[in-house]
Amino acid sequence: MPRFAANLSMMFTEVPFLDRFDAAAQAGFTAVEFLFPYEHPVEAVSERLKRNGLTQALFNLPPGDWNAGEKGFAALPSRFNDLKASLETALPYARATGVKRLHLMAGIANRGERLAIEAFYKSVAWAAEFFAAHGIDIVLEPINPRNVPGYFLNDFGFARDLIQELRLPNLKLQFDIYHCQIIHGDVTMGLREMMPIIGHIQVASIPSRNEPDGEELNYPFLFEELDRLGYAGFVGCEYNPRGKTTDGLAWFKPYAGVKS
Ligand SMILES: O=C(O)[C@@H](O)C(=O)CO
Ligand SMILES: [Mg+2]
Repeated sequence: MPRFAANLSMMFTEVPFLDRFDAAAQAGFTAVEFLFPYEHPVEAVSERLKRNGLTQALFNLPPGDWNAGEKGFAALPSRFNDLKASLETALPYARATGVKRLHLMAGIANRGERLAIEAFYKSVAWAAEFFAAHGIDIVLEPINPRNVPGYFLNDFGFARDLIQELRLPNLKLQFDIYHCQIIHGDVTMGLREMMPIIGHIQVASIPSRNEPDGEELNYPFLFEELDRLGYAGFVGCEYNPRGKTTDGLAWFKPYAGVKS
């Protein structure tokens, strides 16, 4: 049975960020993920996790100025020093939360440009080697161009090839089923093919990005498929609830309380 992680950047937004840990635990989640913890003191984040007996499944490395439209800078040749600094910023949060995987964002850049590709390979290798020493995986997530126009990493095949080429044991794929369906379709075959390199999975309905309970994909089938494929990682619930978060958890009832 999949182990679900509540995404606290999108779920439980009825309450302030730190209170979402309590809300997720009360709803039966045993793990959480979120985009960025950096506005909050590291001690406060780890205290909420511990108080609620939650596992931190994932968070993202600093993306640069998110409100100004930055989405990371791993593929931006001129931002390598920022990339290196961002790893140091994330490290105390990683240590305090015990997280085992961090998402490195590529940034807005043209995948047709050689310099952007070279910068991405260099940044990915640097980040993976930096965190290998701490027993932490780096995960790369292809993102669909409708949600983030111009995002460098917008193709699952490109991400797979890079991961296989670099052959770094702690470099994995973040397979967001919502993005895969929008970019390529054929989600089940994608999961079967890429399972050996998948380090994290996320879900939402398509096209609304609401609860994973209908619309374009048959999630009960996909959740059983993850079991058939022996997936032992987390499934992040990265969706915008249609209404109150707890009102939309009928799909989650069979999985509530599954231990991390
Ligand atoms: O799918 C997404 O949007 C997220 O997983 C993310 O990390 C970047 O926004
Ligand atoms: Mg995602």
